[in-house]
Amino acid sequence: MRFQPEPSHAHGSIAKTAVVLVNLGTPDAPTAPAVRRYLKEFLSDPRVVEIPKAAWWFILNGLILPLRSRKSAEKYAAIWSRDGSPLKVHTEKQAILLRGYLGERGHEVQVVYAMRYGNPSLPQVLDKLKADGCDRILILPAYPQYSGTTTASVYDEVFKHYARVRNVPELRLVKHYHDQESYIDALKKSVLAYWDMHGRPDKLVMSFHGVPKRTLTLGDPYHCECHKTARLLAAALQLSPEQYVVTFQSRFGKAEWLQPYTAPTLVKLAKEGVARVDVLCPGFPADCLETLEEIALEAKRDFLTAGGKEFHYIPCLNESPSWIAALAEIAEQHMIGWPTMMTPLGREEAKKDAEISRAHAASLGAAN
Ligand SMILES: C=CC1=C(C)c2cc3[nH]c(cc4nc(cc5[nH]c(cc1n2)c(C)c5CCC(=O)O)C(CCC(=O)O)=C4C)c(C)c3C=C
Ligand SMILES: [Fe+2]
Ligand SMILES: [Fe+2]
Repeated sequence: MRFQPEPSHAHGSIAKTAVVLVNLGTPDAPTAPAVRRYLKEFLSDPRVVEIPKAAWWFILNGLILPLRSRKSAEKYAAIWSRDGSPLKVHTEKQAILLRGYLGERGHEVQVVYAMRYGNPSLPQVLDKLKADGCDRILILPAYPQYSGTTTASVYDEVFKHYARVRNVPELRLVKHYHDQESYIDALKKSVLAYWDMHGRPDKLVMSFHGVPKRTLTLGDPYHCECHKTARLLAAALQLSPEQYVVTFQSRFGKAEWLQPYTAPTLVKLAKEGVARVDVLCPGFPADCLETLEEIALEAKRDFLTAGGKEFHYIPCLNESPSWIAALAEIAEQHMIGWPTMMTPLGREEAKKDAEISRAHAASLGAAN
């Protein structure tokens, strides 16, 4: 059958609204087979690797997966928490807290999370929302800066899913929020709170995930959006251009990616006599392999080995209250016109729910 079977239409049923927080995804376990499954799905996405399909199939299956899965699994093992992958733990907590926060503001909405690769998958989550009677869906990618490699890939998966559905819900998609005041403010608060506790660095390094340089030449706005986030944050922190630098991390393969690269920049700073650097990753709303391993462990080692004296990693926004408030603001702006407001009685219940949400998020334990 071309289209999935529909539940029989219930006359007079009230349509529900859902917000789906979508993050990249992560392996189910820090083992070579689980990492291989995850990498295969991730790196087979033509949005992520733009190499002709047949040639890439041989490189991926013959070289990358056999070589990278075990190495990557070791890295995941170094950052894995009692409750699982940090990326998943933080994303789940963010969704729980966002639901409580929106409820306190009077919105009757479901908030769930999904992963673009791995579990819980977008198709699974969208099917469940349909079964629950959600007929208005807001897709909120956990990528503040738009990139064809990430945000557009989430859109692809959503469209692919609904291409098999007869009764498609009303759909809205968030594109980006790299310059949203509340997001910049959440970053600013997290940096200032860190500096209040640990003092200030000689240089603040703002490290974003890299993408191939070619995507910039071909019109992807990602590079410009990262620089805009950095410029707005620097202004909010009253930093002069000499006090911070924007870098790009996680280069993959041999082609040129966006420059300057994070690790070589840190080595250069150490050699120039910069004693203390603080590294912040503003493009990652949740701590993950790329921040906890690549930056907080590997980049730290590189900086100290090159003669640097003090390296500080400033954690991602994770569950910080101002970040949850920013997410709620972004969701509210995109739900305008949808009838989500509760009755006064519903509001009282929502306040109790928000308390339960906070207790639930706390009970999920430390992410790392
Ligand atoms: C191969 C090309 C890749 C592109 C392009 C890319 C873009 C990109 N990625 C993120 C966010 C994350 N990436 C993460 C891990 C990760 N990324 C790549 C490759 C590309 N990313 C790989 C192969 C991996 C897996 C780890 C490894 O083997 O090195 C993660 C962390 C996931 C986790 O489980 O913790 C995030 C988050 C962005 C934002 C982005 C483009 C803007
Ligand atoms: Fe990545
Ligand atoms: Fe640019």
